[in-house]
Amino acid sequence: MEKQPKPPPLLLLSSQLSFQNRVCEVTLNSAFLSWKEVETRPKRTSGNIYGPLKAAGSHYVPVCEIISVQETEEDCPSTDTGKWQKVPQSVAESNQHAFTVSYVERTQKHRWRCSEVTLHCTDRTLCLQWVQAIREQLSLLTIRPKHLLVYINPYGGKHHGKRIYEQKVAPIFSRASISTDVIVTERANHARDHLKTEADLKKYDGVVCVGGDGMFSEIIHGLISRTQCDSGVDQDCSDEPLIPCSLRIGIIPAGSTDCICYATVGSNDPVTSALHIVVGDSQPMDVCSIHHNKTFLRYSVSLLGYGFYGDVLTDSERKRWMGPARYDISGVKTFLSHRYYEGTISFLPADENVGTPRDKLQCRSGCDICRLPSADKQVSKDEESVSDTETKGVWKVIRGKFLAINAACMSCACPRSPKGLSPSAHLADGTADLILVRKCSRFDFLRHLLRHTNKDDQFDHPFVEVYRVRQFRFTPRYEDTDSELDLRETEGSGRKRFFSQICREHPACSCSLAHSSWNCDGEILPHAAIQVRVHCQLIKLFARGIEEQSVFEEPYAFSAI
Ligand SMILES: CCCCCCCCCCCCC/C=C/[C@@H](O)[C@H](COP(=O)(O)O)NC(=O)CCCCCCCCCCCCCCC
Ligand SMILES: Nc1ncnc2c1ncn2[C@@H]1O[C@H](COP(=O)(O)OP(=O)(O)O)[C@@H](O)[C@H]1O
Ligand SMILES: [Ca+2]
Repeated sequence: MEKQPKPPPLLLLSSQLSFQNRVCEVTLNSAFLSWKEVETRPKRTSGNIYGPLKAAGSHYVPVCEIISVQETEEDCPSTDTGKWQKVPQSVAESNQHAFTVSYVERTQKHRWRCSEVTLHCTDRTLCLQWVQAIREQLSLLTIRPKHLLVYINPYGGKHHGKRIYEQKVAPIFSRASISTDVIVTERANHARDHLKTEADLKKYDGVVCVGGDGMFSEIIHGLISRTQCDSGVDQDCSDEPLIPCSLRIGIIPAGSTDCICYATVGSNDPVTSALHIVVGDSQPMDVCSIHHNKTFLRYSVSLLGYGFYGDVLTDSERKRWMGPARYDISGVKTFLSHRYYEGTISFLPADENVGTPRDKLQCRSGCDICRLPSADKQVSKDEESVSDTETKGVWKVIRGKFLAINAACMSCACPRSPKGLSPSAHLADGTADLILVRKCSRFDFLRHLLRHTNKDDQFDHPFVEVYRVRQFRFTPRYEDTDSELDLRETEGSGRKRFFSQICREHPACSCSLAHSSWNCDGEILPHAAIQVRVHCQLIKLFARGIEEQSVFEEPYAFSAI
């Protein structure tokens, strides 16, 4: 369908108001609120007392980035005490009638701030007319949430979740007239279980998660399971398309890695996240489902990692008390142990039109690749096409010894690695990037790891392969047909058991243990043999993807006009 050209914005109100004791021409149309200084007095310049009349800078705020408008209570001297006090607008001096508009301002590194402008009017009627006109425009923004369900993990990251929410986020929600029901979790899986069975979801326009990637994982498990349950979809059936969740999820970062927030917003700043929620942003996201035989295990949206990241996580769980630093300590320890694992990976490559993990086309706000109608997107609309699309692709099989097998549904950018595990992975294209790091020397592995922190290409090593996939399977070499859990308990044959024991006692030795574990968004999976499938755009976040640099470097593209 051809796009119709947008009609020009409709002029709604225009007056001369004062801003910081200067007269401004203030205009509201259906797209922007703008104010521009009107030079009333001639400027004194050396040599010529009547300098040229100059219009100072104009400011434009898109209506969709206005947070709120309020009639302002001016500070006036109190008649009896001589002290300054707040007085209601009705008793203030006639030239003290004012209203304050709060709006989004972009600062460095994709961060947003709440900025304010107070505009003074000559009379109250005009002031109220302005407040009403702006409020009317805001009420047309129906994508904005009005009532939210908030879950806070008080023990995530540095245990600051509750404080972050109360001090930085709640005031923004209340300014934007968003009401909330807040639940501070009392145990792991509290939020998941509440969402799955108890929460009255019809009451809300979205769910907010205050915590890290693990807490977000709880929220999506609750929401996805609830949605499937309500629609009669069996999660154990790995071929069945899943039903997308209708409620959007907001993440207030208060965890250890916060990569889901960082990769969808561009920063791990709670105020920025709160403002993306207020303006009602929407970012669809892919979700991987993970099965072991015919049993559903978990969903993953960020890192699904076997070998290195699995071992880092297993070790770090014992060091939770250290907070986020646990990952660095366990990272060094795991790096030194230099363990590799044998197994077989088979995968279904993605269609070529979604690009490749090495094409340097990063997923950004409004990403063209994520908007393509992919094969997987059609699957969710038309169940019959499932077998069609899946038999069309040819599965590829790779056997070997691996230091790490990582699947990233999105870039996994985070403060430790600002470009992420797979810098060109897309948030919502229905694919994951599968990264295989084969057995190599410690030095080479270190070079590979270091490239996650600089501009060099971490895939440009002979021992690293990367594929864009829609599905994959992994089978560890020593797979027991009945249950590999039993195998783990008994550690297989006597010889293997003997060597495994030695390796555990001498972790610096570079050799193969039977199994590692899968790190699934920071949770350990109970099985090594898994089947994974990417579900395109199964969930939606209150985010818009990372904005292009030019948009956030200048406060707003029009502000310098
Ligand atoms: C030499 C420095 C190398 C730095 C390499 C950094 C690569 C980092 C990629 C991180 C991808 C993160 C993907 C996200 C996973 C999260 O879902 C998940 C859960 O998050 P949550 O706790 O907030 O709930 N987080 C994680 O699993 C944490 C993974 C963190 C891994 C850190 C690894 C550090 C490695 C340091 C090796 C140092 C070798 C030094 C040798 C002298
Ligand atoms: N009240 C609670 N007590 C203990 N654990 C909790 C609680 N609420 C959530 N959790 C669990 O804490 C784990 C880590 O949470 P997360 O917020 O991701 O922090 P971090 O990023 O530090 O790992 C998650 O697995 C989550 O299920
Ligand atoms: Ca993806």
